[in-house]
Amino acid sequence: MSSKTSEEIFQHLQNIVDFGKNVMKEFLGENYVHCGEVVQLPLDFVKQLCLKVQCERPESRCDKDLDTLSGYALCLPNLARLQTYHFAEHRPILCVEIKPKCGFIPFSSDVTHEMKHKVCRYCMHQHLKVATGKWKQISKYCPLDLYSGNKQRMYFALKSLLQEAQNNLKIFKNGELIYGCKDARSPVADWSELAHHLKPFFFPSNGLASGPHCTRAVIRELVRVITRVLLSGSDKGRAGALRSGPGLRGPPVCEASPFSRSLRCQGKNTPERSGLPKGCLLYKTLQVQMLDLLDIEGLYPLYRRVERYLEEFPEERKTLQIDGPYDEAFYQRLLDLSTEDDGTVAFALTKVQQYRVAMTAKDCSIMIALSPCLQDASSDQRPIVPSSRSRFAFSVSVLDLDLKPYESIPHQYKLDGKIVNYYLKTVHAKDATVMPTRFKESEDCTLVLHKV
Ligand SMILES: O=P(O)(O)O[C@@H]1[C@@H](OP(=O)(O)O)[C@H](OP(=O)(O)O)[C@H](O)[C@H](OP(=O)(O)O)[C@H]1OP(=O)(O)O
Ligand SMILES: Nc1ncnc2c1ncn2[C@@H]1O[C@H](COP(=O)(O)OP(=O)(O)OP(=O)(O)O)[C@@H](O)[C@H]1O
Repeated sequence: MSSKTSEEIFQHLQNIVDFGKNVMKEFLGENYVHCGEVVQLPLDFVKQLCLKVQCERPESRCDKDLDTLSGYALCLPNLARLQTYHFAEHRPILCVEIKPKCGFIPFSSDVTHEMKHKVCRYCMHQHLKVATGKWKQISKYCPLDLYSGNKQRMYFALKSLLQEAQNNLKIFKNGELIYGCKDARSPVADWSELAHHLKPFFFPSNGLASGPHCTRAVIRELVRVITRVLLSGSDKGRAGALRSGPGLRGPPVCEASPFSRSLRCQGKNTPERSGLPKGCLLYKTLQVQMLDLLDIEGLYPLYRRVERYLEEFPEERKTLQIDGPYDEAFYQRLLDLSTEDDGTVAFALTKVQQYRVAMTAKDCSIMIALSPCLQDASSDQRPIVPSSRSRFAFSVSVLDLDLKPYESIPHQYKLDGKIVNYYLKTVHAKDATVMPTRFKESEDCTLVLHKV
């Protein structure tokens, strides 16, 4: 950033806003996307702010410097608050932030490792992350369970996130982080402390005793409410424009998910294909993720084609809209879902831009803000989600929607190879040689599925 001029930084920030407005709002819907605006700030203020927040930033992020020189910044609403009110809300507020990651298994015929058609990227990547020390232990969370639309699978996914939050789950109370780790060294999940925070929200007026029974009841309520909110929504958006394309392809389950492993060893059939309601944010996010039609293995040669063209005609970078503007024309080209390569730079460019958008949707977060409302209060037509002892006004927003850079594609390609090779070499090889198949199939069979 520091090598850029103020004007370039302004343009970069404006591009982020335009991408939100012209692309993500179109795909995900008006109510979920808050693009913010570029603002100018006094340099003195920025410097002081930078000093103040430095100690709060996770160590792993501190290699990125805050820009204190340009005087430009992106101003976003506080998404840990309800977005349905245009004035400050004084009621207590809970916010659950989920980074769901990629919810489908690649269906592209360009995939060379069979394993990529069976085990999702998140589950494979877990092993590399633990091996490199990013996290201490493998999570039972599998994005395909969350995106399944099946309440039991979603319940399992959310509970797994609560057990091993990593960077996929955070909970805020009145804007303050009360659950979720900052880095690998953060303390282990403490459900009883979490339940203590949540009890007044879910059991406001009764004297539910404390202890493990209370903790379980509170966590169950939280998981139910989040599942309901995730399945709600009739917000329009043009993700429907993508429906005729990738659709629901690829296997509906990931073989590494403890949930599906458990079903398999109980002799149960593979669960049905996505039952996500079409209006909900998860469904729309998944559709955008599926703009990654070719997988990085199919995409990389197309990226190389664009690169070769740019080496020959560097001045064309602007015309190709590699770094913006992300306008209506840019959006329209994303709707071309053909996968038949006619050998042109135009085809390669469309697939590259679609891939960048898909990657953005694979890395965004969902913020769910919940504020208790009185039992008899009218809803003011705001969305309300009931729990067994209370009701919540809620809003759902998406966070981190800046388009992934064109330059990150070679990194994606290398990382993909690393993830798969590590998984094949260690986990899968170990599974195959150490345990006879019958034995392997019966591991983890103790998973108990509760009614939700
Ligand atoms: O590649 P992934 O799947 O590890 O995703 C990266 C994230 O790691 P995660 O797997 O969520 O722990 C990673 O998350 P952390 O910073 O590690 O919390 C970033 O979001 C990264 O995006 P960027 O390069 O900072 O724009 C993400 O990189 P992109 O691949 O989205 O560019
Ligand atoms: N508009 C917002 N409202 C509420 N919380 C936010 C908002 N933006 C970011 N956050 C919180 O800050 C965290 C980090 O945000 P984000 O990933 O966008 O930062 P970043 O710019 O990538 O950070 P860094 O520069 O350290 O890499 C989010 O996970 C979320 O908890």
